[in-house]
Amino acid sequence: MANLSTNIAGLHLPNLFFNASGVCCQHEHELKQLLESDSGSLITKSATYEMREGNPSPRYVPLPAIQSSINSMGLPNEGYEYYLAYAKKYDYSNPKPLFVSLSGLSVADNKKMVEGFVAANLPCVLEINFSCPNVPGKPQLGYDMEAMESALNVLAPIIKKPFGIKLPPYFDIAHFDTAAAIFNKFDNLAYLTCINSVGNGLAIDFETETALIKPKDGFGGLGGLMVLNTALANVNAFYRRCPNKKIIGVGGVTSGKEAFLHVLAGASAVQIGTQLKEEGPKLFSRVKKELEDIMVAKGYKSLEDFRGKVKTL
Ligand SMILES: O=C1NC(=O)NC(C(=O)O)N1
Repeated sequence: MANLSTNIAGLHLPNLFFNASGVCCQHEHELKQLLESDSGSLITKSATYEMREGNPSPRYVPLPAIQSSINSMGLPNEGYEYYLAYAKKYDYSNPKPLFVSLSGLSVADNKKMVEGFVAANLPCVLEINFSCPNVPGKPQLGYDMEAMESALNVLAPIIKKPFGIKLPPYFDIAHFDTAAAIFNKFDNLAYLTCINSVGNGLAIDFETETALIKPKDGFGGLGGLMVLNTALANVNAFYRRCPNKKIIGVGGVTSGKEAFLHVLAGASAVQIGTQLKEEGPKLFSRVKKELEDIMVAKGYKSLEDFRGKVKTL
């Protein structure tokens, strides 16, 4: 039998799969669906200090022909106090650890939200989102190395406990090097979640000659199978450069096969976004079985047997 369990930020996950922040996690009833699913954990929708409606619709459109999607949600969420209240009443005897995503519109907002969670002293794990590409006029912090380091200098000492950050995709070896050097300065930065959507793509309908989503002239984050190979590269780049941190892989996972590749690249856990949005939480039972079958066929008993062991030529 294959063992799919894993550990992130000092917490045990019964299996490595959970939702990508943003999908099936804005409201309590959605989080309940995740709790009742075969996921190994769950993460809340990225919270801002105040509640947000987000961008005008259409703001999420699947691209079924390539098992992908484009979105410009614009951080719609219930406001951080909603998720703090949820985290306060969460049953931590549940085998699924709770992750909470925070995406402040400023370092000051992130600081206030982090202070709120630290004051509550809860067992949930904080994931700071440095990479939302869809708030008009707000550049992704993850693409400003100095600002990212400065934000970590403020937040890491306040959080004290192990925490994670959600990163945008990088596309240049020098950027992997610079970013990893920054992350390695923060001992309690326990894990990196790679990748957020590939920012500011443009999907156009051939017949109507019109952009598919309304916000930002149709520019939105790309997700799903089309970003798999960029996601694998980011997982492996930081796996190689940050030996004392775990990597959560996200991007392009539609089946056990892509999950296997993420672990081979170095992922300790795997989040699923687009495919979860399209298939619903029953997806977790399917991908778990698919990965178990792959591991049995290849003779692997646990994720440690092949994590990070991608071969090179
Ligand atoms: O970090 C995010 N990434 C996305 O692709 N979309 C959402 C959003 O727009 O809220 N946020």
